Amino acid sequence: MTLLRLARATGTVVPALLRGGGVRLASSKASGSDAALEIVARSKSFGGYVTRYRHYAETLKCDMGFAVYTPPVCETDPAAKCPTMYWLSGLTCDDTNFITKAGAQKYLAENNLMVVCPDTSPRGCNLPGEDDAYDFGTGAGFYISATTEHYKDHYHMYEYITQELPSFVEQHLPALPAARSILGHSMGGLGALNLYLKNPTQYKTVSAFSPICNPINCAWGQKAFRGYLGDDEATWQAWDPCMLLSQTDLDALPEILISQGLADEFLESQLRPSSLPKHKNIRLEMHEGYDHSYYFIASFIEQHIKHHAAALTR
Ligand SMILES: N[C@@H](CCC(=O)N[C@@H](CSC=O)C(=O)NCC(=O)O)C(=O)O
Repeated sequence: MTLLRLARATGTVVPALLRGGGVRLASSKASGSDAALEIVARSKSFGGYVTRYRHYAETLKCDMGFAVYTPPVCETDPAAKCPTMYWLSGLTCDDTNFITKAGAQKYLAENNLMVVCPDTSPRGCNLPGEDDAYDFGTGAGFYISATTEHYKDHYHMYEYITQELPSFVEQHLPALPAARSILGHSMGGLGALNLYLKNPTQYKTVSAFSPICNPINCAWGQKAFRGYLGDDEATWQAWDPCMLLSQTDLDALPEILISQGLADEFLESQLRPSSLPKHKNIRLEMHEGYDHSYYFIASFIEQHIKHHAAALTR
């Protein structure tokens, strides 16, 4: 039994223990944003806590894990609430890749920022074809809202990330409600750009590492969109950052930071940053020698966190 469940079951809630990981135990109701929040694992890091949580996601109709870093201020000041970055990972990832590989905790601690790292797809739904490939189904939710027969009941990562998860986080964890930003890698970079461009008032800023920039014109995107949205390619355009940017007043955009490695094995075949519009507010930085891995992300995460901190604490 987890600490939180144990505390609830026995009625022995110890505020100092619950503060570790930033949990604000609000309720034991069983539905919506009041649903149970289970602590799976927790470790101290740079004075704050990395915590893995598990909850039931109404929008996805399954249990989901997510990882959070809460900075030291959440330990020293029980009333503290922090701005929150939402990190979206790429194909084959779950909620653990960023928090274990990116080396972000030091910079999050220095900037008093939380990060929330959701999983990349619904899990364990046993849908046809869901586990057949690394680039579709489990681990490959593409942060969209599926409409096809097999996937429409569960694959709603768009609603989960933009609505259910932040409501849940802001109810249970020390997250400042009107201070969210979003970033991600590869499929998650695509998700971050799409979610920001579709909800520009919900996020203070956006950035991406090696995003899939033009999914309607690459194999990863076409496969996912056909499976989740169907054969009508016109419906795919609503989930393509290049198409969304073509309908956006670029002069009114805050600066979007995009980092891309020049030795990335997927650069031309899948990512295609050259398809992005050229504009001063789309800051595309190409880095010699870096590949598609988390070694690249770890090398530039400080810059991205400073980009987010500037917008979130303005
Ligand atoms: N065939 C490869 C592809 C998987 C891969 O490279 N995944 C990337 C994201 S790719 C775009 O969304 C990733 O982040 N992997 C996890 C990691 O920790 O590096 C394969 O299956 O390896």
